[in-house]
Amino acid sequence: MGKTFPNGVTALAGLNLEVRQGETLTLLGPSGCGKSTVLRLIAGLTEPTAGAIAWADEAARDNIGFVFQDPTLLPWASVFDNVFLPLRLAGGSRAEARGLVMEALERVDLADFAKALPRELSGGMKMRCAIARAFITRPSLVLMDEPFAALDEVTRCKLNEGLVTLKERLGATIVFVTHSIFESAFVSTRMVVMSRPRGAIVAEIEVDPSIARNDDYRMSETFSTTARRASRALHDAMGETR
Ligand SMILES: Nc1ncnc2c1ncn2[C@@H]1O[C@H](COP(=O)(O)OP(=O)(O)OP(=O)(O)O)[C@@H](O)[C@H]1O
Repeated sequence: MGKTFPNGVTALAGLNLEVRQGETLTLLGPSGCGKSTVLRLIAGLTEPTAGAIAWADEAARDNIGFVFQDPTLLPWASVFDNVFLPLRLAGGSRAEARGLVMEALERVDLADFAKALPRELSGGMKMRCAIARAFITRPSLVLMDEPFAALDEVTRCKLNEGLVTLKERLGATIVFVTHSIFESAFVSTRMVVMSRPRGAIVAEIEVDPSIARNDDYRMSETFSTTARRASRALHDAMGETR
């Protein structure tokens, strides 16, 4: 698959990437290597100019969850109403959706803040609200573009753990773009390292999905070996020598 923009920039050429059902796939790579373009293509926000995307399950493309670096909450609407929004857009009534929304808020530990406005929340809480909203329609695929990049390290680690738990409970496939090797090594079941220009895949690192993602894992040899392999691949992708 390839993508050349009208201004002549080729972001991706000859990319062959299979997303496997149920995995957490992270895309790592230097700025401008085409990671966000891959997400936009999967989302159908832009079309490939070469090749195509084949869907094993056509229904999956109509129910995709999104999380971006900016939580993009409606500032005048409560936490409840922000999470309710996708159901409302699908024609659901507030009364019918109440149970589902509250359950989603409980999963991200925001049930006590259902009536709060976004401005009353911390950055991490806003992101948890955005995550609850992304999962509310029970999508089989969730696309996340550097969702935790603007958060402090401690909050980011907590949200990484929360995401893994949520994913285990709800079973969605996740494609996650990040610049953080540690975040990638923690949340992923597969890491793909891309290079510039044109998004060539330079490394693919599998992480055993059965490993519990907790503090023990963060301290483990497996985690540091995984992070080191990704770091080396990333340096190669950036054309650096070490
Ligand atoms: N709409 C567009 N029109 C023209 N060029 C674009 C457009 N969107 C992206 N590009 C170019 O395509 C290439 C890949 O961009 P993309 O945003 O996918 O990279 P990225 O890996 O996500 O970068 P970052 O990590 O900085 O977010 C870049 O050279 C970028 O300038």
